[in-house]
Amino acid sequence: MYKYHCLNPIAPVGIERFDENYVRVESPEEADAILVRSASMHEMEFGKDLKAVARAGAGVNNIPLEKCAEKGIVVFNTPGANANGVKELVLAGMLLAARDIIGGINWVQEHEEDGDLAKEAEKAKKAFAGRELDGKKLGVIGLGAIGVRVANTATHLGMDVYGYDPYVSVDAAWQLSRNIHHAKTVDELYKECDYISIHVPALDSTKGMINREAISLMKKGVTILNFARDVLVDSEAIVDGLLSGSVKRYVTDFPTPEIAGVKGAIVIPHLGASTEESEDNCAKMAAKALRDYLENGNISHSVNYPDCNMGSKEEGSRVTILHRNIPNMLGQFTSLLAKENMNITLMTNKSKKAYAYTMIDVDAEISGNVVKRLEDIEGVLKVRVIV
Ligand SMILES: NC(=O)c1ccc[n+]([C@@H]2O[C@H](COP(=O)([O-])OP(=O)(O)OC[C@H]3O[C@@H](n4cnc5c(N)ncnc54)[C@H](O)[C@@H]3O)[C@@H](O)[C@H]2O)c1
Ligand SMILES: O=C(O)CC[C@@H](O)C(=O)O
Repeated sequence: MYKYHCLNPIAPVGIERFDENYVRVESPEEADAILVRSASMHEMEFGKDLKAVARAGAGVNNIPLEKCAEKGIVVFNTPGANANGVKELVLAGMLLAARDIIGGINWVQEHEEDGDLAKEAEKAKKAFAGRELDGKKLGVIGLGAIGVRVANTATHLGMDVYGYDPYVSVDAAWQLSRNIHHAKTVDELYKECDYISIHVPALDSTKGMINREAISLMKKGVTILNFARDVLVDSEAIVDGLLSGSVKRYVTDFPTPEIAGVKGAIVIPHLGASTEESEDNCAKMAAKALRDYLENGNISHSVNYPDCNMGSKEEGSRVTILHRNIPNMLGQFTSLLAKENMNITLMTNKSKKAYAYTMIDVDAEISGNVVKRLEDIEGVLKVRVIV
C-alpha cells in the first residue's frame, strides 16, 4: 500500500488515478509521495518514507530540488500541461493592456443606477479608448511550452513577433511558426517591441532580468507581461517605470504589495493555470508519473533525476538505485550482484548533471543484506526494491 499526501487541492481526475493500492494520508511525514501546486516546500522536513514529489504544474521554484536529490527524492513536474491555460490569459492580459476594458467596466458599475446610462456611456467612453494589437511588435522571452503558444497565437492577431531563447529545445523550435523573428540577443527584442512577455523559469540566472537597465533599453510606453514568476522582475524598477511613463502597463499574475494598486499595473491573483482543463491535465500527468515511479521505478518528467524507463516490472525483482554521477558505480553494483550469484536480466543507467539512476532486474529475490550492501556503496543515495 502506498501513501500519498496533497499539499494543495489537486483535481479529482488526478486523484482518481490512484487505485486500491493507494491511501491518502493527512500528514506529509507519513507519505511515500506528495502532490503539490504552489505551496512552498523549502522549510519542510521530509518524512523517512518520502520517495517522490509531483508538482502539478511547471514551475518548481517552490521545491528544494537539490535537497530532494540528496535525500533520494525524485521531483516531477508536468511540462506543458497548463500551457494553453496560461497562453489564453496572456492574450487576455495583452487585450486588457491595449484597451481600457477594466476602466470602462468599472465606470459602468459606478453608474449602474444612472437612468440615462446608455447616453452617458457614449459621452464617457472616450476616456477608455485604446489601441489595437494588429501590427504591433511582441517580444517573447523563453520559447518553451507557454512561450511558443503565445508567440504563434499572436501572429494570428496580426502581431509582428520576436522570440528570444538561447536554450530553445528542438521540439519547441519545431513548433514555432516560421513567421517569428529570431532575436539573437535579448537587447534586440527590448529595443524593437511594444509588448514584451516573459516565459522563463525562476533561476539564479533569470531572477531580476527585467531590471532598470533592461527597461532603459525598451521603447517608451512599452507594455510588459509577466505570467512566469514575480522574482523575474525588479519591482522597484517596474514601479518607477510605471510612474515615469516609460512603462505604460505591467500585467502580472503575481500580486505583491509593491505592485498592487500602482497606476498602470494590472495585477491578477495567479490565475494562469486556474482552468478546469489545465488543473485536470496537471493532476492526471502528476498522478501517472508518481504511479509509474512507485510501482515500476520508471522516471518521466523529473527535474532533479534523469528520465529512465524499463517498462513494467515483470517476474523476479527490480532494484532501483539513486546515486551520484561518479565513476565506477555500475561496476560496483554489478559485481556485488554477481558475487551473490544473481543473474541480471535487464539493466539501465542514466545520468543528469550530478545525479544518476540505475535500474536492474534480476531473476531472484533480493535480500535485505544485498540492499544494505548496495546502500553502503559510497555515492549511493537511495536503494529501493520493487516487489
Ligand atoms: N502563471 C501561471 O500560472 C504559470 C503556469 C505555468 C508556468 N508558469 C511559469 O512559466 C514558466 C515557463 O513555463 P513553461 O511551461 O513555458 O516552461 P518551459 O520549461 O517549457 O519553458 C521555459 C523556457 O525558458 C527558456 N529559458 C530559460 N532561461 C532563459 C533565458 N535566460 N532567456 C531566455 N529563455 C530562457 C528555456 O530554454 C525554455 O525554453 C515556468 O517556469 C513557471 O515559472 C506560470
Ligand atoms: O498551480 C497553479 O495554480 C499555478 C501553477 C503555475 O505557476 C506553474 O508554474 O505551473
